[in-house]
Amino acid sequence: MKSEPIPVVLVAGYLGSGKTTLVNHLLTHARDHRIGVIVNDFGRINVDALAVAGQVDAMLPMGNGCLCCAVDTAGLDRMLERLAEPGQGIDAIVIEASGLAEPRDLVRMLLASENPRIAYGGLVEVVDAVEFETNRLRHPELDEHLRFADLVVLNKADQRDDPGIVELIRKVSDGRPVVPASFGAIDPGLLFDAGERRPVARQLSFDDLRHEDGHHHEHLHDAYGSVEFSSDTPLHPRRLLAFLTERPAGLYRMKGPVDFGVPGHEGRFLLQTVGPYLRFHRSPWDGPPGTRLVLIGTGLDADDLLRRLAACAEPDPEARTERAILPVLKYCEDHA
Ligand SMILES: Nc1nc2c(ncn2[C@@H]2O[C@H](COP(=O)(O)OP(=O)(O)OP(=O)(O)O)[C@@H](O)[C@H]2O)c(=O)[nH]1
Repeated sequence: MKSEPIPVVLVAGYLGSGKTTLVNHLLTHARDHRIGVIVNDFGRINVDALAVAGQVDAMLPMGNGCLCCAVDTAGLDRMLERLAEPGQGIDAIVIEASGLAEPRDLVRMLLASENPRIAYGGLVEVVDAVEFETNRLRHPELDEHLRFADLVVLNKADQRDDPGIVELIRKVSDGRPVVPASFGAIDPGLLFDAGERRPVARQLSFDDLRHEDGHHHEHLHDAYGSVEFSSDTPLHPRRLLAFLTERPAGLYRMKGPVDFGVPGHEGRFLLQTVGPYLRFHRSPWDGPPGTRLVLIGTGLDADDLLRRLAACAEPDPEARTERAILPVLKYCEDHA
């Protein structure tokens, strides 16, 4: 039986910054630790939960809306309680927040927990090095998120090697430690090992954590909507690519498995778009094939998007050919 409370580490960061990638890295590299994960997806389809499910000792999905807006925290408390049961033998719990969550509210929820088996273990903010300035301009409140962090992971360093941005983030975050990383590959010891290297969660003051008096505290996700698209009929690769190339400016994030059903390419194509970024990650299906997409953005015309995606699933003999899928393969250069 463990006597030390189990640390609960929050992993937050704007849409597509690399939170799931980082959590997966932690799961595959923290071999001496049993980690329990709670994944909070914004959309109803739990794409992130699926992405970590294969790696983890215990995983609980929380779909459909940001956890930070839960009026009562009973759901979260129950999940923490389940993961912290001594029989589970869990050493650390990681909560992957949705890309639109308010870290302050999540920290407040954890600090309010009366479960003696857990303790707030700190906030890791994942930052997309490529999109940092653009996202900051669009959402100035992201600066404030960084100030709550115990550790800032400057992710996608493989795409941008610029010491200036480390300095900028240090400044914006009031001097929080910044660790550059590619594909979330940080040393798990930064979060889980006892001792000097672990950034002990800062003591946040009551002022830090209280809601602003007198007016509604604007949440990032107030402006955002999500649309879900499912199809059990394979999609036409070229039509989907045309849709993706012309996607509306407000559609910042798309993710989920796509089934093209092309002979020789029957595997799963996990679509990822983040701003202008577009990639497919290929892997075998771990269940029946089918397209399940979540679209997240501002000012989305759900009917129009769903109509255009449904048109990609309309039968067409040309769809199942090598020629049709070739343009998609150009976006499949997965990292090793
Ligand atoms: N080049 C590059 N791509 C990365 C890196 N980290 C993540 N990605 C890619 O960025 C995309 C989004 O990564 P995720 O880990 O799903 O991002 P997320 O923050 O969990 O996304 P949301 O939960 O939707 O907010 C995926 O295609 C990743 O493979 C990185 O360091 N470098």
